[in-house]
Amino acid sequence: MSIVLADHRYGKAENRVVRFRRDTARHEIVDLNVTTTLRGDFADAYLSGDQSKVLPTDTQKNTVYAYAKEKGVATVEGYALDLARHFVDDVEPVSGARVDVEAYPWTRAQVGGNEHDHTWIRSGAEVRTAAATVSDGDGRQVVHVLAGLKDLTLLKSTGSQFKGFLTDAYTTLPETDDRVMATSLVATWRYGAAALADGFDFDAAYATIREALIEQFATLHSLALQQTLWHMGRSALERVPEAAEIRLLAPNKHHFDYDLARFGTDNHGEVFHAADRPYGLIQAVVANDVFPAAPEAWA
Ligand SMILES: O=c1[nH]c(=O)c2[nH]c(=O)[nH]c2[nH]1
Repeated sequence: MSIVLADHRYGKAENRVVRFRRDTARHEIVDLNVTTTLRGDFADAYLSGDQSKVLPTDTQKNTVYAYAKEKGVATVEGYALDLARHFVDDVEPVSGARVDVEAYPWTRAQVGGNEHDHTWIRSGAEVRTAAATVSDGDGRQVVHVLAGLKDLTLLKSTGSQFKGFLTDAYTTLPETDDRVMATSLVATWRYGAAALADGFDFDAAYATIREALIEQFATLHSLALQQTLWHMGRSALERVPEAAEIRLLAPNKHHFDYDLARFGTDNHGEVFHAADRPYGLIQAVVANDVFPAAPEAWA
C-alpha cells in the first residue's frame, strides 16, 4: 500500500474589496468578493512542511487589493483575468490560477428626485459572478473566462403547467395547467477565444444574456422548468455568439395551492404555501457546437 498526495490547491477565499472611483463629484462603486486559488509546485509544503515555494495567502490577498487600484476594475471578468495571469506569469511555482469574483449590486439613492452622487442602496439579492482560469501546459497557456449570475429570483404567477408526467405507485402530484413557477437561478457561461481579445464588452454581453434569460422565463408558456431552462440557454447563446456554453441550475421553488375549501372558501390560484424545501433541482448545460468543449474551464 502506498498513500500519495493527490490533488492540492490553495488560496485566499472571500476577499471583500470595495473600490470607488472618485475622479469627479459623481463617485462610482464596485463591491466584490474575490477568491484566489493557485495550483503548482506546492507538494513539499504538504509533504515536508517546506514553505519555500508557497506564496502566502496573505500576499494573494494584498495582490487582490493592489490590483483593484493599479489595474482597476473596468469589468469583473477583466479584473479576474489580470489577477489570474499575474499569478501564473509572475510567480514561478504557480502553474495554474483561478480567480473567482462575485459582484454585489448597488443602485444610486434617489434624493429629491435625482440620483445621488455618493450614496447607494444595496439592491436585490442577485449577484454577478466571474471566474478566470490561466494554466500553463505543453508549452502554451490556456485561458478561460466564465461569467454569470446567481440568486436571480424569478417568479411567474401563470403561464406554467406540469402534466403528462410519468406516474407510478408512489405518485400523488396532481396535474396542473396553471401554476406558479419560481426559481432562484444560477447561470454560468463560458466565453470562447474571441471574447478574450482586447476590447470585448463583457458588460454588454452580461446584460444581453441576463435579459435573454429573464425574457424567456417570462414569455415562454412553460410545460416544465426543464423546457424553460433549455429555451433560456438557447436564447442566451443565440444572442451572444462569443459564449460557448451556459450552465443553468434552477431550484424549483414550489408554491402549493393552500386548501381553503376546509373553511368553505374558494381558492382560485390566489393563496399559496411557498415551501422552502424540499425543492426540485433542475440543471442543464446548453452548448454552441461551434466551440470545442473545455471541461478544464470548470475545474
Ligand atoms: O417543472 C417541473 N419539473 C419537474 O421535473 C417536476 N417534478 C415535480 O414534482 N414538479 C415538477 N415541475
